[in-house]
Amino acid sequence: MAGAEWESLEQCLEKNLPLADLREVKRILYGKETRELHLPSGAFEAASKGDFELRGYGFEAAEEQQRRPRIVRVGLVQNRTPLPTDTPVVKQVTALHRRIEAITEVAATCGVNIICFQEAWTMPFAFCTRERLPWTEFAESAEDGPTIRFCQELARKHDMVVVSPILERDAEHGDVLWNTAVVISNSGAVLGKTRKNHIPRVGDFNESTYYMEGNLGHPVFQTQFGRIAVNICYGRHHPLNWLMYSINGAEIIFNPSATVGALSESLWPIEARNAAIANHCFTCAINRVGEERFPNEFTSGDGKKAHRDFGYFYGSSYVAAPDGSRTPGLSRNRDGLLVTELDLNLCRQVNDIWGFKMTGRYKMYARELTEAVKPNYSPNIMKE
Ligand SMILES: NC(=O)NCCC(=O)O
Repeated sequence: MAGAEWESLEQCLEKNLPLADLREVKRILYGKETRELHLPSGAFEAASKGDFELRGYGFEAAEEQQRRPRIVRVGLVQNRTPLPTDTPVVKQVTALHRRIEAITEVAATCGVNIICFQEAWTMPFAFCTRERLPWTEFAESAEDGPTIRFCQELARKHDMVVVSPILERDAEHGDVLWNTAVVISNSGAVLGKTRKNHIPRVGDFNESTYYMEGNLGHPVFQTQFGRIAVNICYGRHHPLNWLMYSINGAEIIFNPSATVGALSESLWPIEARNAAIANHCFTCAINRVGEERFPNEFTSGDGKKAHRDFGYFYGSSYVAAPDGSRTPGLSRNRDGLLVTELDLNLCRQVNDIWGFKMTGRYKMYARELTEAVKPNYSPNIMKE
C-alpha cells in the first residue's frame, strides 16, 4: 500500500490521462465540476512558507427569486503531529496549537467562516496502544480546557466558528473520557459539544478502551453561518448517524477523522459523499496525515505482528455537496487547508428535485426498527 510517496488519486489521473478522458473520468467520479476559488496570493505565500497545501473550490447553486444566496466558506484542516509521540505531553499540545494557529491565520485571510480540525487534533492517535499514561493526559475539559480557551481566542480574533475535536475529560461526571467535538461560535462563546456515537473495535482502532459511545444524541448547532453538526470519524460508516443530524436540520455535517489506508481508503471517497446525497446537505471529510510511531509495541488481535505504528494516515480531505459533486481531495502526504465556498440554498434546491426527505419512509422504518431491536424479534423472511 502506498505511503507518503503517492500524492493523490487526482494527481495520478491528471498525470496519466489524456485531457478528453480526464474530463469524462472526472465528470463520473466527481460530479459537476467545482469552480476554483481565487484566494489571496498572500495566503499562498504564507502556506508555502508554513509548508502546507492550500486549495480553494466553490460549489454553485441556482439563483432564487425569494431567497438571497447563503454563501459560507468552510475550512478543513489536515495535519501531521509535528513532534515525536514520546515528547512531553504539554510540548506536543503546544506545538499543535502553534501549527493550527498558523493555518487558521491563513484561513482567515481566505475568508473562512467555519473551520474544522481533525479528530482528536491535540494529540497523536494513541488509542491503538491501549496504554493509559501518558495518553490520557491529553484529555481536557470541553468547557474551559486550554484548547477550548485557545479556540475561543481564534474564534474571536477571526470572527470564525471553530469546530474543535478533542479528547474530553468530564471532571464533573466521574472524570470520564469522551471523544468529543466542541463547537465555538464566532463570538467566542462555546455553543456546545457533541460526542462520538460509534466507537470502533476494528484492527488497531481499539478506542473503546478509553471512552464509550457518546450519550448526547445528534445535536445541531445554529451558527451565524448556517446549521452545522459533527459526525466523528467511525460514525461515517453508519448511515442512520448522518440521517439523524440531517433530521435535526444540519446543513453542513463535518466528519473529523483519523483513519489509515489499509483499512478504509477505498471507502473514504464514497461515504461522506453518499451522506451528502442521501441527506441533501454538505459534508466535510477530514483525515490526518502521516505516520505516528509509539514508544511501545502493541498488537490488536488481528494476526499482525506486534508493531509500533498504525500505518499511513492518508489525508485526502474533501467536501461533498447535496447534488453529489465533490471537491478534489487535499493530498495524501501534506498538511493542508481546504477552503470551500458553499451556497446553502443548494440543500433545498436538491431536496426539491430528488425529494428524499419527502419520500423517506421514516415512520415505517421507526416502527420496524422498534420491533427489530426487541430481544424476541424474528426477522421478516418469507420461506417456501
Ligand atoms: N478514528 C476512527 O474512528 N477510526 C476508525 C477507522 C475508520 O473508521 O476508518
